Amino acid sequence: MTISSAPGKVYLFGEHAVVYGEPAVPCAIERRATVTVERRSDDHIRVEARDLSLDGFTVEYTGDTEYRPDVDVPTALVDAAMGYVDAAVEQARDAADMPDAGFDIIVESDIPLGAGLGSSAAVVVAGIDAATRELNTPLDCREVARRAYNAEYDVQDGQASRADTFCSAMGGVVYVEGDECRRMTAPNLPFVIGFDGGAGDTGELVAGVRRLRSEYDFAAKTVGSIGEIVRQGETLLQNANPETTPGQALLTELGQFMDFDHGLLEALGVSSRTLDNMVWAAREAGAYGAKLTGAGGGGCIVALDETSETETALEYTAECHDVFRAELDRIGVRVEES
Ligand SMILES: Nc1ncnc2c1ncn2[C@@H]1O[C@H](COP(=O)(O)OP(=O)(O)O)[C@@H](O)[C@H]1O
Ligand SMILES: C[C@@](O)(CCOP(=O)(O)O)CC(=O)O
Ligand SMILES: [Mg+2]
Repeated sequence: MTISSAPGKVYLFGEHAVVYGEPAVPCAIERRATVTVERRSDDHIRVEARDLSLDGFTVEYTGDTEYRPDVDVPTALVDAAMGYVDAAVEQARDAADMPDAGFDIIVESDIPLGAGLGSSAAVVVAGIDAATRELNTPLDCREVARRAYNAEYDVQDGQASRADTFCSAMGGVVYVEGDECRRMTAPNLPFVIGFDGGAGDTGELVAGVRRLRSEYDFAAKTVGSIGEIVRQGETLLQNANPETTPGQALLTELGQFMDFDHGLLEALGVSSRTLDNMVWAAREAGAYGAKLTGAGGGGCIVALDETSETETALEYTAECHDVFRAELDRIGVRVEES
């Protein structure tokens, strides 16, 4: 049996634009998906997704035949749910050149689903790591990241960047621009997350931006401006001392860039009333900056504040269902047990 875990992430800046080759800076956070994989003697895959709904559910299937949920859940939910785990299994089988390997799989996660914190990437990264180890073909982090990207790319019909999967596999703060992916040295930033309890549909939101961008020059320029914010934000981070607590001047400028980025994302149609209300609650509480994170449509915002003011304000914001601090996770994917 092998257990691996991988972190979720927030985008400091650059979501959506990164899909079109602009840069992005995602940061891994200390919220993890944990995947337990045990080799079976047959070619079946049994998946227990404990956090997928209120009580989770279990499915068992062989190869490409239909799913057979043990409990009565809508097939569409099972399909949507299993896409990522399935793709991770395929990548592991391919890496080990064992196309018929069967597994018992348990997925557990404290990353809310579809909320912009990269739960899909964390599940895929941890799944590939655990399954390849179980097949005695351990991969290095970069190879796990590459294969996890392939998996997300397949499930999301070609609408995926390398940002989420690379960040989850490597941990820390990363810079992604097209195929260029690297870790950055960066100080620990005081992230506060507000969660509206909802989710957005990543595929639909990405498709909406794609349409706007191809139809209107000003939308294409908006995507380019997001890239410009990211380039300048990266320079700020590179010049900061990673060993010390970030100073007010750095936080003020980063916050200003986050606010600008949120405005452009809003213009591209991927924010929502609840996300905007949480962003404004954070700003009015004195956060350096606040923006949505991930695909948008609903889910989470990320704010910068080292005091407790933003957390308190969000606790009293009607649209906010949960608020928590997120520490930077510098580790990335790791084996918990093997
Ligand atoms: N705990 C989990 N168990 C099984 N599948 C999960 C789990 N968490 C996430 N997933 C998969 O990831 C999908 C959500 O990914 P996505 O829409 O990209 O949002 P995000 O990555 O922002 O959380 C879920 O529909 C499911 O397929
Ligand atoms: C919108 C996008 O830039 C980020 C999606 O992040 P999440 O799955 O919502 O956490 C898409 C991508 O980069 O693949
Ligand atoms: Mg995702």
